[in-house]
Amino acid sequence: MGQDDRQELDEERLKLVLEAADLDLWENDLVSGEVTRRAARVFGELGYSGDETARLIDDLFSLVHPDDLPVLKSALQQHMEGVTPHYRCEFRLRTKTGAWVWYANHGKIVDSGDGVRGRRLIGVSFNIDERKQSEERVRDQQRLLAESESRYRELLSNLRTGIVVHGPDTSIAYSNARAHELLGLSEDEIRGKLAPDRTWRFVDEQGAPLPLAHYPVNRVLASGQAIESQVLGVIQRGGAPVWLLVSAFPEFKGDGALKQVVVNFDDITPRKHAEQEIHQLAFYDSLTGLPNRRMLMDRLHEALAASARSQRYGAVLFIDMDNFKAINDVLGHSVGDLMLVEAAARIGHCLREADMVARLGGDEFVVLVAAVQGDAGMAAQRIALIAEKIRTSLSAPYQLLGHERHSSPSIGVAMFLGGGQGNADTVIRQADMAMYKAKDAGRNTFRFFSAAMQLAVESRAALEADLRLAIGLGQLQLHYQVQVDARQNVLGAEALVRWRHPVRGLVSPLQFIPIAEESSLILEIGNWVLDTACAQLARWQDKPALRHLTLAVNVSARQFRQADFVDMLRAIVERHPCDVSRLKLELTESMVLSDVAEVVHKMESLQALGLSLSMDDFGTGYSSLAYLKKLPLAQIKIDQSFVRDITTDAADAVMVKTIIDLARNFHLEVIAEGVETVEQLEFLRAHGCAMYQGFLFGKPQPVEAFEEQLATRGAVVPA
Ligand SMILES: Nc1nc2c(ncn2[C@@H]2O[C@H](COP(=O)(O)O[C@H]3[C@@H](O)[C@H](n4cnc5c(=O)[nH]c(N)nc54)O[C@@H]3COP(=O)(O)O)[C@@H](O)[C@H]2O)c(=O)[nH]1
Repeated sequence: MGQDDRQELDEERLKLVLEAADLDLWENDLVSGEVTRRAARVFGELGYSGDETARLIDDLFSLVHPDDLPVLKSALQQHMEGVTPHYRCEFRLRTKTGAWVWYANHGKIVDSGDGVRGRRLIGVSFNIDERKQSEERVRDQQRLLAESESRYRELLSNLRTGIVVHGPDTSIAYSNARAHELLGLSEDEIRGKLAPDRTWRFVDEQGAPLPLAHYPVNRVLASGQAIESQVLGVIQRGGAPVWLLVSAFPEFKGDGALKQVVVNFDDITPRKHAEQEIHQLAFYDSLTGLPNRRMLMDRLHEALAASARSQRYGAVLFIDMDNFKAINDVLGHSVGDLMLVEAAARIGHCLREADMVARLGGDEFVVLVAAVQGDAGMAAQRIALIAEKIRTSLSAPYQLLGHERHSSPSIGVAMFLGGGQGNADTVIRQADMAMYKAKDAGRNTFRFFSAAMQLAVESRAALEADLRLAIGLGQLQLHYQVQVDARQNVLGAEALVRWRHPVRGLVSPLQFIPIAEESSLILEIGNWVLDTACAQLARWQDKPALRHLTLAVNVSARQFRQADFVDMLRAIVERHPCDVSRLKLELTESMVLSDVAEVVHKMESLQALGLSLSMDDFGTGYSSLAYLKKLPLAQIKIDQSFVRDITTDAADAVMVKTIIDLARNFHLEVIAEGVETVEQLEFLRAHGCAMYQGFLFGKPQPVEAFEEQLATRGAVVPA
């Protein structure tokens, strides 16, 4: 085989190899710059004809994508300069239709056959478009993945929910920004930590440390189940708990093994605080912070049940501060409040942790002593010691706003052993009654409840039940007691209610008015009295001999405090057209000592109806001249307790004279009640009191008897 034949064979072999490998061979003469072998296949793939290839071959760079051209030139240059052993480059070429197709060139400078070193650049081109496109697709997917991950992370870090992801060993693999905020720790302090090593601690809803086994992640690990809505508090660096509502769920791998536990939690601190506030308001007294009646009753029910089980005695101590009303009225409510706060603290210091003290309102406290050891006698002795301790403590002087104040308690004690339904109320009632016994015994002491007291309570309850029916059954009636002037001319009467009970007989208002005042019955009774009195005035209006009579009517504090009292009275006087100026309402001092401005406004509204106002029982309350000046009164009534001993007790005499002078100076009428003797009358007349009421002139009597008395009466003593 000749040289040419061998060359042809070599060429044929090379072609086969190139075709099999999808390669296109090219060759450039670097000296002449001539393309000595074209990559004809590449041009064919790009869609150029042979002629077009011939034209383009001298300007190959014009086919290269402008972005790839610098890369290509640099690769060439580096190889030419011997920096790289091979020339390798990837670039895009423009097809005839203007599209771009990726190619790779691998080449090398070789010596020419004629011995000129570095004369030729030989290389292959091959289509890498498919690879490039798949790389592009991968890159796109990676970019999309990265974008979605960053969006996801951003979402997690902006979430208002804290998220912590634990590995199966409880180590923390991920936590978002909100989790760091709520746990009060940085990411570094959290990441990788196992449950027992953590610097933060959880507490349960009651604020007690949460056992490790109850941590959400541990509960999920133990059960393999999700947990929902666990409320717990996290203590941030020893501060107040941040309250969290926590849910946690496990995630499993394809083979069923646990992959991770995701714990998420929301801050419910504001809700928890609101709940605590509601709880505080519902179960605690706002002034002293002590438990209130509701909480006391809950605890008392529990104590009764516990006592039934253990057969141990317990006790309720009902404490009422003596003369507290006077302190409040005279020194003001702020001083009264300070005293109550101080009293609450003192009682607390006298008790064991297991006992409790509650404030029922006003100056009433109740102590619950549970599970006292010993038999009845011994338990009573122990409870007596507690009562005495409290009494001594509350009787010590109080330093209030820089002044020393004094008070003392009256304490009623009711013991219990076990208890059925409704017993809590009974025990409290018994202690309350015993407290009244302590008051009756001179105050600043304590008394135990006894069976006799129980009887009294029951009969009082029966009386109240009967009283409820009294109006409907027409058992109430008004009696009239005459009021006269210095010449014993009849000026009018005071209307006084009577209860004629079919079995009990005539029940004194001294007996039933206080009961009515404690319940709301006084409102119904008071309205009935006013209505009946005005009806009577209207009837006297029609009788010339009686139309001048005035009629005084007692108004109780509760009645007067009704918001619609004035409207109600207006309706009554409209229902019974009468000369309203003949109607006189008797108020008491206690009614006018608080909220003076409001009281004055109400009194003026009543006056505007045309009636007049009298201050009953004057001198027995905490009268203040300042108040007296402000009140729109027409009259003051000297209490019968001063009149009784007016001729024998110098102090009472001075008191009565002072009241008469006071009335004169304030241009008020003054009437003395309880005048029973001529001596009393003489004294009053001599000192300028010109109006009287008392048995000396007539007892309260039914209207018929009263009218008859008026028709027949003469002066009791010469005028
Ligand atoms: N809210 C209302 N209270 C009322 C009403 N009716 C009566 N009452 C109050 O009940 C208390 C007892 O009243 P009563 O038993 O009727 O006693 C009155 C008189 O009978 C009594 N009095 C009058 N003169 C004398 C006397 O010379 N000696 C003497 N021992 N007692 C006498 O005084 C009572 C009148 O008191 P007062 O009202 O303060 O003028 C009593 O507090 C009544 O107020 C009612 O309808 N509503």
